[in-house]
Amino acid sequence: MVKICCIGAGYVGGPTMAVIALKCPSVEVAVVDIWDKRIAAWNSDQLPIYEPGLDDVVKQCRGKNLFFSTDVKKHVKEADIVFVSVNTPTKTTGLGAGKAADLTYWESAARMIADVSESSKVVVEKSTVPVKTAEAIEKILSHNSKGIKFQILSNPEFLAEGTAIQDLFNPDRVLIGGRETPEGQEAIQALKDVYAQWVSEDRIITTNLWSAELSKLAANAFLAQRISSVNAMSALCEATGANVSQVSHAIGKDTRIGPKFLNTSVGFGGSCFQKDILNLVYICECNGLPEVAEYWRQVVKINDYQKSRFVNRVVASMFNTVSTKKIAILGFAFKKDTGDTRETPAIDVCKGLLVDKAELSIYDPQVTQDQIQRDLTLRKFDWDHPIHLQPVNPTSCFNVDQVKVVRDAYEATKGAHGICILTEWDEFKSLDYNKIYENMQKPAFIFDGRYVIDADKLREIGFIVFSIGKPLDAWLKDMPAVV
Ligand SMILES: NC(=O)C1=CN([C@@H]2O[C@H](COP(=O)(O)OP(=O)(O)OC[C@H]3O[C@@H](n4cnc5c(N)ncnc54)[C@H](O)[C@@H]3O)[C@@H](O)[C@H]2O)C=CC1
Ligand SMILES: O=C(O)[C@H]1O[C@H](OP(=O)(O)OP(=O)(O)OC[C@H]2O[C@@H](n3ccc(=O)[nH]c3=O)[C@H](O)[C@@H]2O)[C@H](O)[C@@H](O)[C@@H]1O
Repeated sequence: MVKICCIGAGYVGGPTMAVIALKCPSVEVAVVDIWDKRIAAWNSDQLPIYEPGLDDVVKQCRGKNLFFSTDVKKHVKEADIVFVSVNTPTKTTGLGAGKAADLTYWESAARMIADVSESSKVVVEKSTVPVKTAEAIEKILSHNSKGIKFQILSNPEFLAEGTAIQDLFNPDRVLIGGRETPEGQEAIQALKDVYAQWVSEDRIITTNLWSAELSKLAANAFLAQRISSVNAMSALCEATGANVSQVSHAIGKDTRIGPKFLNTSVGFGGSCFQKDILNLVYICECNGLPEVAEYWRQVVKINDYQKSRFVNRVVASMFNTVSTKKIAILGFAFKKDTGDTRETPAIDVCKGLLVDKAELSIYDPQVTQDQIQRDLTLRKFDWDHPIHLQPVNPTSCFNVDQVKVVRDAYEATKGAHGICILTEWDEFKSLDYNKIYENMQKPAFIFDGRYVIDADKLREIGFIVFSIGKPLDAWLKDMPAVV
């Protein structure tokens, strides 16, 4: 029986391994982590991450050929294939701070593999890493004194949160990069055999190591670039009276452009787009390519611009101040169908409003009060360190009394001057906006950062509506977009 061990039981390690276990009953899969509470949650009825369909997959295999454990060394030692799916956040200090990937967790995992292994293994980079990381990992692994041979593969993950199970069941492609030696090709074949249990051959792409590593960074950069492009257009639409949805629809009909990833928003979030682009920028700079670095940096700059543009709209519309005004924040996760808040645009929008002394009443169906409070006090880039490794930041940009986390949208909006919709949860589409309007201060404002509401209907009710990239209300027309 082939034994697989995955180091890192997070958003990628957990779902990916659960699906491998489900699709390959003859493979034994152990997912290991140093974070004991997370492993305990994987072994309970309350899984540590919210992902549609995940419970079902885990229930079918856990205890049969899928195991979650904190005994990292034992499972690594026994495995034939070791996936490494630890976090690779942006460095917060030292060389490359604010851009380069922090490979501390990866390096410590590699050293541990070298220390405990007693037999040859295939080591798979599942985490997103800078191009050429495999070279460094090879050096660490080959410095064991036991003569054990390791083959490194790059097998980046392309799942998106909220649709992870669907993406894993039916991936657009599986990418495997390896050394172009007979041993490297043998390792590629061993991993191919695993995926081939449910993914058709034509969707399994094999490349050299560096192409696979770079393709992952490139894919995220291209996806994020589309969002920044459409968000840049949204600003121009507001200035000219064009409607960004109509523009997206019109350009997306061109088969060379395609319709996906053209939804304008308050900004992209998530643990990876910004991190991976900044990492790409750093790699370009290190390779003496400042123009290329600047090109990609602009994608992040537009994203920051979109978030601050949104905050400025809110403040400018509400008579240039939100001081002591109650603002309801509907949605805090970085997208619907996940409880993940890493790099969610809600953090920057909330911080912007708090600096202007707003009083926030926040509701998200999947994010806990603890998580929201922690996110609003964290320093930038510390968000991607697992909670048990997060540094504590004693200074905060707001007073705790300014933020309340509540249990539903009606409570959040009661007595509020304005509403900001920051995540596109389906339930926000079917709220009773007549009731909400009655219970708000007047004039009642709504700022839709996600195209959740029917703006015309809400205007009929009496709301002053701002919907990103859409023709502006008469009220908003003369307000400056950026204060
Ligand atoms: N979140 C996502 O949707 C996607 C993430 N990725 C990439 O996958 C990697 C992992 O991402 P996530 O799963 O979101 O991270 P995560 O933070 O949810 O999980 C990483 C886990 O690794 C554990 N860990 C760290 N060092 C360890 C060690 N030495 N031994 C054992 N466990 C250790 C941490 O405790 C944590 O539970 C990152 O490189 C990310 O860029 C790639 C595609 C999608
Ligand atoms: O490397 C990763 O971590 C993953 O990053 C993204 O997945 P994810 O961040 O989970 O979710 P997306 O659906 O890509 O959304 C990212 C952000 O962009 C925003 N978005 C997305 C699409 C769009 O048209 N407009 C838009 O603003 C979303 O609301 C969200 O805030 C990629 O889609 C995955 O392929 C990749 O594996």
